[in-house]
Amino acid sequence: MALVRNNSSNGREPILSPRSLTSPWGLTSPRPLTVQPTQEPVRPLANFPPSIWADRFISFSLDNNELEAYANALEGPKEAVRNLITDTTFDATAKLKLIYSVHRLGLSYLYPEEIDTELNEIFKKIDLQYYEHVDLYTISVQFQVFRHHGYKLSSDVFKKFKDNNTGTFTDDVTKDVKGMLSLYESAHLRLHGEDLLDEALAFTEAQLKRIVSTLEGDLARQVNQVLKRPFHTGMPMVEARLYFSTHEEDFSSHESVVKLAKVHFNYLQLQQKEELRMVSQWWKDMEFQTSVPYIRDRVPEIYLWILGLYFEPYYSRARIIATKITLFLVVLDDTYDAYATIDEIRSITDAINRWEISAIDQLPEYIKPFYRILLNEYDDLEKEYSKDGRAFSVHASKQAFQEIARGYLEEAEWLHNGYVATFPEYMKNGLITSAYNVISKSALVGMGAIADEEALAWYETHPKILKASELISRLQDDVMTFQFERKRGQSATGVDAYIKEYNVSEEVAILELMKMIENAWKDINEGCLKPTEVSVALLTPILNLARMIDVVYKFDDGFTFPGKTLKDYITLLFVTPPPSIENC
Ligand SMILES: CC(C)=CCC/C(C)=C/CC/C(C)=C/COP(=O)(O)OP(=O)(O)O
Ligand SMILES: [Mg+2]
Ligand SMILES: [Mg+2]
Ligand SMILES: [Mg+2]
Repeated sequence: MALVRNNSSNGREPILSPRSLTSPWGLTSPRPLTVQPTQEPVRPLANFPPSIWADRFISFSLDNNELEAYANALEGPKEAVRNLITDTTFDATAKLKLIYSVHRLGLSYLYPEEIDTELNEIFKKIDLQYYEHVDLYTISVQFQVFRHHGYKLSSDVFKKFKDNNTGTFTDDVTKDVKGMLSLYESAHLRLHGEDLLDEALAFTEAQLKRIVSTLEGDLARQVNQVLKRPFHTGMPMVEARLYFSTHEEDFSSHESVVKLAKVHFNYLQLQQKEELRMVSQWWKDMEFQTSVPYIRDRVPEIYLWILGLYFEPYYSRARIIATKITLFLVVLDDTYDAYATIDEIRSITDAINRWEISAIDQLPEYIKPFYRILLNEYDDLEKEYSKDGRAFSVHASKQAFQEIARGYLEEAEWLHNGYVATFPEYMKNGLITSAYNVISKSALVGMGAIADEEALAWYETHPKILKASELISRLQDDVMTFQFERKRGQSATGVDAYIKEYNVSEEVAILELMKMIENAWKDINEGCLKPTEVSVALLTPILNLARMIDVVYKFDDGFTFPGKTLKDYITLLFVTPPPSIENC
C-alpha cells in the first residue's frame, strides 16, 4: 500500500518530492529521506527554519540568594504603593491616574482588593456631567482604567469630541496628540454597538499615522509604540517594560512606584530565566531534535507564549506545565502538517485516543519517543495532582489533547480527499485546532485552588469568551499562514473555506475574516466586564491568549519565522538587563 498522501486531487500544487523540495529560504531538505527513495513515502516536508536560539538559555544558572534578595527588596515598595493606592487624600483624578500606571506596569495583581475597593467607590459617584469639563487625555485614561478592571464607563464620555454638524471629530482633537493617543488606546476596549469607538479607532489611527514623523522625544516613541501595538492587544510583560521606558512622566512623581517596578522587573526576569532554562533542558533531554527534527524547534517562543498568559510569580509551576503541553502541540501539529502520511496520521490519532503504552507498537518509529514522553508526562502530572485532589484538571487537559488530535486528523482527511470544507464545518473544527481549548485547560492544571472543578465546569460550557479567543487564534493564524500552507499543499484554512462558501475573492475573504476577529475582540471585552461569569484570575489567561495571537501574527507568521517580533520580545525579557535598581 502506498504510504503517500493524495495531494493531486485538491486542486493545489502537488507536494514535491523531498529530493526536489527547496525551501523559500534556500535550504534543501535536511532529512535523509533520499536514501531509499523508492520505499520511503513522499512527505510534506516544510523545511522550517531552525531555532534562532540553539542552547543559549540552558547555560543560565540561578543564584537563589539573588532571587531572595529581590523578593525581600520588593516588600518595602510594595507596601508603600499599597499606601498610595488607599491614600484618602488623593482626589479621584490623581487616584485613577495612579491605578492606571500601576496596571500598565504589570503590578495591579499585587493589589486586587485595594484597587477594586477604590474603583468601586469612585465609579459609584461618577456623574457623566463631570466629564463635560474634562480634557480628552484625562477622560481616556479614566475610561481605560475603569474598563481594564471591568467597570463599564459609558463611551458617551467621548461624545463631546464629535462635531454634531460634520459628524466627525473636532479640530481640537486633531491638535491634541496625547489625547488622540489615549483615545486610540481606549477604542480597543470597545463593545458591540459602540460605533463611536469604532469611528474613534479609525480616526485616531489615521491621524496618528499622519503626524508621527513630525513628533520628537517620548511622544514620538509613544505614538510609534501604540501604532505598532496598543496596550490592550499586547503581551502584558512586554507592555510593562515598554511603558516603563516611554511613559516615565506618568508615574515618576511616585518614587515607590518607580522602585517597585524596577525591583519587580528584576525579580521576574530571574525567575523566568530559570523557568526557560528548565523547559529548555527538558526539551534537550527528551531529544526531540533527534526524533522529530522536521518540527519547528521553538522552545523560547512557546515559553514566551505561555508567559503571555500569566506572568505572576506564583504561576511558575503552571507555566512549566503549560509550556511542555504546548510544545507537545507543536510536535503534533507539525507531524500532521509537515511530515506524516495519512495512514500514519490515522494511526497516531488512534494511539492518542487509546492513550495506553501498548498502543506504541502501532506507531511509526519516529513518533514512538514522542508518544512515550507524552504519556509519561501526563502520568507524572496525574500523580502530582492526585495528591491534592486536582487530577480532574489533568484529565481535562488530556481529553482536550485527544480532541485536538482528532481535529488535526479531520483536516488531514479533508486534504487527503481534496475536499475544501464549508465555512461552518471549517469553523467547527477550526475552533478545536486553534489549540486554545487545550492550552487554556492545560493552563489550569498548575494554577492551584482557584482553578477548581467549578472553574473547569465553566470551561466545559465552552463560554463565549473562550470561543472568541479560539476564533481569533484560528482566523488570525489562517490569514497569516494560509499562503505558506497552501503553497505546501494544505488547503484546510479558513481563507479557502470562506472563498468556497461565499464565492468571493481572496482579498474579500481576508477582510471578512478580519471583521470576524474584530467582533470576537468585542466579545472578549464584554466578557471581562462586571459582573463576570468567573473570577478575573480565570478570565485573564483567555484574554491574554487572544493578545498573544496578535503579538505573534499581526504582521506576519511570527511563529514559523520568529526572527522579528518574537526575537525582540525574547531578547527584551530574557536577555536585556532590566532597569537597574541601584540608586533607588
Ligand atoms: C493555530 C494556532 C495559532 C495556535 C496557537 C497555539 C499554539 C502555540 C499551538 C501550537 C501549534 C502551533 C504553533 C500552531 C501554529 O502554527 P500553524 O499555522 O502551523 O497552525 P495550523 O497548522 O493549525 O494552521
Ligand atoms: Mg501547522
Ligand atoms: Mg495544523
Ligand atoms: Mg496555520
